Amino acid sequence: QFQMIRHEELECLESLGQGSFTRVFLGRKKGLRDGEGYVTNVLLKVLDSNHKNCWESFFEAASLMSQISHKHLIHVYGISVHQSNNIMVQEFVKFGALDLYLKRGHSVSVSWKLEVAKQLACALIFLEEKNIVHGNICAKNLLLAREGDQTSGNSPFIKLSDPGISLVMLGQDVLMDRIPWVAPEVLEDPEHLELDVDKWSFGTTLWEIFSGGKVPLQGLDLHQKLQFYKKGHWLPRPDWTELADLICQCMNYQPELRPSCRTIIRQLNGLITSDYEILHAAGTSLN
Ligand SMILES: Nc1cnc(-c2cc(N)nc3[nH]ccc23)cn1
Repeated sequence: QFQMIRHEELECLESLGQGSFTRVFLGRKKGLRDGEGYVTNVLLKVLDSNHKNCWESFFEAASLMSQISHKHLIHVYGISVHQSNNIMVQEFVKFGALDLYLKRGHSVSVSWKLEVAKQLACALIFLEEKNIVHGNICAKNLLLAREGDQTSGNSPFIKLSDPGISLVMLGQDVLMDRIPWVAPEVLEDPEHLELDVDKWSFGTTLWEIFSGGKVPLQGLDLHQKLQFYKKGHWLPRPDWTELADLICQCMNYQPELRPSCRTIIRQLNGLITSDYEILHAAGTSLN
């Protein structure tokens, strides 16, 4: 269910960061296309050697992404197993993770943010139609393939990364650390993941996109994060009421009350046309 890649075809370059039980590197993949040798930039996702017991889940994520293809989902070339290394080979997305991009203080417009949100919602509709739970929707897993800019006016383009090690395999501590991205019901029963868990995370990701890459609940320890859910708290509301309402609807503690993906897209389209966009745009050009 996925391509096996020989390690001779791969070259590992600098480290780019880490995920849950994985590290990511920039790499090169050699290949042949109609007799022509060529080299592609790739992202190498390496499973930590002390989490080898997760290799099935690691490759399950690779297999999942290999079997579905959508313009807003990351392309997985395949996997490479060599000596003690389990490596997932993914397309390299030029501008990297959205959370870091926003943290770096790129000033992006409201319509830029809404476009990114809409593209993520499209990816979720696609997964929902295939009854696939992603389980790890967050700004860190949104990769920016095209910056889009104010001058040429072309819009940004994002790709949703693979879910990584399944929530089921992660310890309770890792799950708690993923508050407020992980849906509350997952902490009760990580075995039964429903599509609704992705809607909750969509709400958190929407909050990230409109909060300039701020980390929600930063500085809270695991106990305090758990209390946040126990007390049914919500994230600080953005000052745009319609947006805040959409985030709260997605982050409904009752999974069945969260909006369908289609409703989410409709509400996002409503936000795009709402007068706030004009007012806010005026605001940004004034300050
Ligand atoms: N599938 C992926 C995933 N991450 C990247 C990436 C690109 C970049 N310029 N800086 C980075 N820093 C960390 C990750 C990353 C690329 N492709």
